[in-house]
Amino acid sequence: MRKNIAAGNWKMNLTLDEGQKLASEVINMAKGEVSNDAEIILIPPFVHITSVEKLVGSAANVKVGAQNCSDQGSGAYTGETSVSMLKSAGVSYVVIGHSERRELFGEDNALLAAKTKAVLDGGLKPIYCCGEKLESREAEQHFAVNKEQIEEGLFGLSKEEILNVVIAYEPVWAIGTGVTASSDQAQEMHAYIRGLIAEKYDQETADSISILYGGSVKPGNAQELFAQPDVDGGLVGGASLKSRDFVDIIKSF
Ligand SMILES: O=C[C@H](O)COP(=O)(O)O
Repeated sequence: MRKNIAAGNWKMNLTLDEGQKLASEVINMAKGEVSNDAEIILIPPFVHITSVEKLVGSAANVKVGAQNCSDQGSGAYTGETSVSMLKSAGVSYVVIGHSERRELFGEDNALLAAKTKAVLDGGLKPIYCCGEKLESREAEQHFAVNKEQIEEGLFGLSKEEILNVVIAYEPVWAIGTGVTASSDQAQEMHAYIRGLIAEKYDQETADSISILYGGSVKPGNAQELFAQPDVDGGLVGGASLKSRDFVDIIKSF
């Protein structure tokens, strides 16, 4: 059955000292306070991964993620980071296709499909992001936009492969804006995405995949969002930079 997941995407924030302090606080607070079986994923910038991984150590329910990777295996790709490098540094998950990568760095569905495949081939798990912009929602194109991102990014995968994918629905209009999708809006889109997977693969496969919501998740709204039947957790940005807030979100399952 699918897992509940609270993933903290630090984006391009925090110095190494600040990142180590945050990771230690989250790990210690989670150890003492979290009684549910949610998987916690810390997703620092690349340069902090090794240090954070050392702090995580053997904490069974805490994993380390990366915010991006190359679709290439190795070679003359200055500035890029391969999946095998991430794996050797102790990374378990890789965020693929965050809207900031799509929008600011021009990553399209074809490249994201290649990155997703590279992550799976390397033995790690992709957290594949989808989500519509405000104008698409206002034009009632939000289902079509998410369908295209899911189909083009993921549907080249086999059933065995897609079972190792986590999906994150992040409406762009809710990211970093303080505006959260209502729990009904989140549930509606998550159920729709799960339905697409059931149609392409089968219901059992669809029911096994964790679908996270992202976009201004906070301690005050996490419980209602996570209570929705198709919302299996959150990909948290801003609130994951504060240990107290992030741990309170983890406790909301
Ligand atoms: O990856 C996380 C999402 O972009 C959400 O960010 P946010 O919680 O700051 O809105």
